[in-house]
Amino acid sequence: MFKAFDDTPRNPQPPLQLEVENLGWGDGRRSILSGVSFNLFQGEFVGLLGPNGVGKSTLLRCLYRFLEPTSGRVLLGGQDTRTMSRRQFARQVAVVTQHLPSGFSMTVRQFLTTGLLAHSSWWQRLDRRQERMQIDEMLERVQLTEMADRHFELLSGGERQRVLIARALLQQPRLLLLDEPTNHLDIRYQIDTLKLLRGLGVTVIASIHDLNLASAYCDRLLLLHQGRLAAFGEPGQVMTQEQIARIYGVDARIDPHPQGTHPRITFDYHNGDYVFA
Ligand SMILES: Nc1ncnc2c1ncn2[C@@H]1O[C@H](COP(=O)(O)OP(=O)(O)OP(=O)(O)O)[C@@H](O)[C@H]1O
Repeated sequence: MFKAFDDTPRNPQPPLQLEVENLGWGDGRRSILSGVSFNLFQGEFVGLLGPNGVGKSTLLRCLYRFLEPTSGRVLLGGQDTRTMSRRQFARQVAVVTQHLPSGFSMTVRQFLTTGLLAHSSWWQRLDRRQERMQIDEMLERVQLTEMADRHFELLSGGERQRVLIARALLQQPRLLLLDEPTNHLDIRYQIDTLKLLRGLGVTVIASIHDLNLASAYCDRLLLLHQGRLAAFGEPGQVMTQEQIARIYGVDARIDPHPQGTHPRITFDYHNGDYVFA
């Protein structure tokens, strides 16, 4: 058929990966989350922000099916996640929670091997040499090569956190959910972790408390307030003086970071309770 003009999109957007529709959760007595809706594209790195107790972990738990939402639904690649089998879901979604597992008498390498099982099983494992190569590559990416033969439970909190992220990445998920992945990490590893998460090409949602780091590394930010989505957009749209004052109750000045266009937030320590002698 003759076409009068070329209607193929000039800048095709990546496909939608995650659709969250009117999500809510409550414990039967009170509502913790309500009416949360947003869509994410494939490969976006999204920061989940909000004050303590606002519902960030609860939202992530609903997304990784630890909690059953009391309303709404979650679509991954167009499919309602409730209709997926456990295995189908585990092949697509990897999670790093705040709780560091203990009691593993495994070396880091053995622990990472379990991350490869999402796409195989003990009786159907990859070629051992290939498996070793994948793990070596990942250890290098998270700068833990020298820890490969150390026992997981003897690592520091920060080292364990990096191993957990490495294990989640070895699962090769479509969606990676992380609850405060920069907790326990010093500033260098916080930066390295966020850089790593940004460059994965996987859709990532990570709850982060540091507003400056989130603004510097995330493509978009989800800001929760009182169990609802207060703002969703690029860091410059979400991190405004009014929003920070309203949601965190802290005065801040905002200007473009000298190394880029993302916002730099400078907190006003001399106001209200934040007075130093
Ligand atoms: N299983 C549960 N049953 C009842 N209440 C819960 C449950 N899990 C969390 N809550 C409550 O829901 C609210 C939100 O908790 P959540 O852990 O999601 O907050 P958060 O934003 O992740 O906080 P933080 O930044 O402190 O980690 C809190 O008041 C918490 O006490």
